[in-house]
Amino acid sequence: MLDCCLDCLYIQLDKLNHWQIIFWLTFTLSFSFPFSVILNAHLILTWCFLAGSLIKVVYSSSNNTNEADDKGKKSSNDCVGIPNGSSDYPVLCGRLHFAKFETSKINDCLEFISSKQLHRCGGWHKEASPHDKNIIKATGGGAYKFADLFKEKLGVGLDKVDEMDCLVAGSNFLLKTVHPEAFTYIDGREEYVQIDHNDLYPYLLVNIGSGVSMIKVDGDGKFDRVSGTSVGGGTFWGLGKLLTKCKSFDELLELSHKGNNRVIDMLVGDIYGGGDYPKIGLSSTAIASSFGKAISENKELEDYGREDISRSLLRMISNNIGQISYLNALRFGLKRIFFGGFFIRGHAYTMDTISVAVHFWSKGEAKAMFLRHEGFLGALGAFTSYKSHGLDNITTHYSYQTPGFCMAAPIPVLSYQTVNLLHLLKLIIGRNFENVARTHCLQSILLCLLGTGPRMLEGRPAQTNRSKGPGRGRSKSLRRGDQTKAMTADGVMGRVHGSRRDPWKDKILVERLIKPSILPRLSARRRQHFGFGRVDGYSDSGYGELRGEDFGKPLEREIGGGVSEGREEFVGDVDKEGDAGAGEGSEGVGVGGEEANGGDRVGLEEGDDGGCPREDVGHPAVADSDRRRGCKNSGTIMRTLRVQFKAVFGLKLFARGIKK
Ligand SMILES: Nc1ncnc2c1ncn2[C@@H]1O[C@H](COP(=O)(O)OP(=O)(O)OP(=O)(O)O)[C@@H](O)[C@H]1O
Ligand SMILES: CC(C)(CO)[C@@H](O)C(=O)NCCC(=O)O
Repeated sequence: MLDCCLDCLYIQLDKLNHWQIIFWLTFTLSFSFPFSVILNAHLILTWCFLAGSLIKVVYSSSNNTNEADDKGKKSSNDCVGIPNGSSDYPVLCGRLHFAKFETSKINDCLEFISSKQLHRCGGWHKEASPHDKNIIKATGGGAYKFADLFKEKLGVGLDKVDEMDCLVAGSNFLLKTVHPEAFTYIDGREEYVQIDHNDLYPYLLVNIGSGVSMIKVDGDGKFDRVSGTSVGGGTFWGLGKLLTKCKSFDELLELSHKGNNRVIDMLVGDIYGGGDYPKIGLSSTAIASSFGKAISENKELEDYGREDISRSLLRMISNNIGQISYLNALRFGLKRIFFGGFFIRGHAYTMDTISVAVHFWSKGEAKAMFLRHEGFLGALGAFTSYKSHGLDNITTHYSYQTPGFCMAAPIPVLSYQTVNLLHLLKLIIGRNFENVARTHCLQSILLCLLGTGPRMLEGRPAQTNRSKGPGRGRSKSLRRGDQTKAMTADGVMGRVHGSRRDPWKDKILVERLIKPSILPRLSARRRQHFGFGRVDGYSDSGYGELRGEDFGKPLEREIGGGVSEGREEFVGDVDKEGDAGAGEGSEGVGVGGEEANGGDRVGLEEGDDGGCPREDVGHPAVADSDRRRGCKNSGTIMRTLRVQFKAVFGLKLFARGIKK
């Protein structure tokens, strides 16, 4: 309930003056501990995805918070109360919550489920058998591995659902019911993709977990796992751990931001005396062999920077997956490739590398598309296995009949939001900002404030730079139009001038197989903020939430509010002035970005980073890849905040104690 209120306030934010905003923030601070709300919520269903590295838990709750006692201890029957066949399906009244745990912390997961009594709500349906009331739907290897443990600790059985079935069902569910769910990542920008339900199939689903599954999806329950590769997320994490001694996946990912892959990767130029190999279309900066430099250099592991190792590894694996995926799409003439799995983590460099690989090998005919709820496909898929309980039509209902729903503020983000709002409040009232800026997740303030950006950011000029969205930071990434970049050192694929590989073969393949079918389906530029929904479950805390508005909210409605062409427009460049368009006369907001209207599109140059932010080439510290873990550059955050405030509220922020 409370969250609903917050959402209402949130939507109205643009109408508030700054005192009202402070009040709102205070209000938020005082009351928004969503977890307690959730604890009180009317818990309905629980699904688990118990797999190799991570355990994903998805559960729903209604907003009827007063119906449950403090500890959420409602009986199974009470958990539902929604008649079968009604359009008021339970989830429609509530939210889906997402949580993830490292498999090694299975006990935390059990504790979590137990503390929320989620295991008591398995059989939500009134007529559910006692057996059903004592089960949790589970999929993945862990459904087998941990079955006894769940029985012993929670007294529930795990009702095993096939992993591939679940991945496909989860993906179909998201693509059909959550808008916006799929997006492309091009030139450092995300663009949502409008999914035409009548033209969804077939598509290739690439789930990058520990290993990678490639599934040709032809319809609901109709699919074929056409390929896979063992070189996946587990490889990155496992090998990276050995090579860098990183203690966590996030640390490894973080390291990659600062690395330079060409320190270790052998480039074409390294082989060809600094020159290109034009006959096969490879520039000198193309990667000839990932990690190849280590062969010839008289160096030990310790002599290489951990950052560089991480970077090369991430690039190698992402590029490889992108390439194999495309080849499989080509194999079956599939026009759409969706990428999911927790390896991606919405990470800019990863997405950029995959995108460029797909783009390069398809000669620009295909685009990689990513799913916002990337890591929860399996868990969500298990959800659909409840259809015998009357959820058969849930997608229909989700799709178009949920006007009252609001985009979820995911649990952790709200938690972060709370924390951040506190900082923001301090900021507004002029306390020391330095600590604020250092705060881990400060960046999510921007996400919070701009999550419903289109509604809040009215009347900003259409012309200006294109944004990467709040908190997405900027990155000078490969330009799609520049075929030449694929294979380039740190550009995934090289700067190739002229033809490359076997042009004849390519032509046949592309024209016969791909062209008729592969096409970017961006019917409109649907630049959207990821807002709350995006960050859920991806944040370090591993929790998230999805509410009804995510389901089937017409894009137009989201886009409305005066943001031209449905995308955020950004002005300025945080790098240049430090004011990021917040200067006099500027009304845009932003965290940077290259010039729109044709602007300076910096191509890949020698020594340039074709991909995402790299400090050694002078990219801003607010990197896309940092966006979910906050950002370390307090100055940039401050500048960004200033811009945001100026644009959104017409306020000028003055912060004391900033160290530049
Ligand atoms: N916090 C994290 N801890 C461990 N791995 C993480 C984390 N965040 C992201 N990852 C990446 O996600 C991968 C696991 O992804 P995901 O959870 O989707 O697959 P999985 O279900 O464990 O694997 P599989 O599908 O092969 O069974 C890891 O191998 C790692 O690369
Ligand atoms: C084995 C699974 C399906 C378990 O999730 C996954 O890790 C995977 O798809 N691995 C790749 C295996 C292969 O196709 O070579």
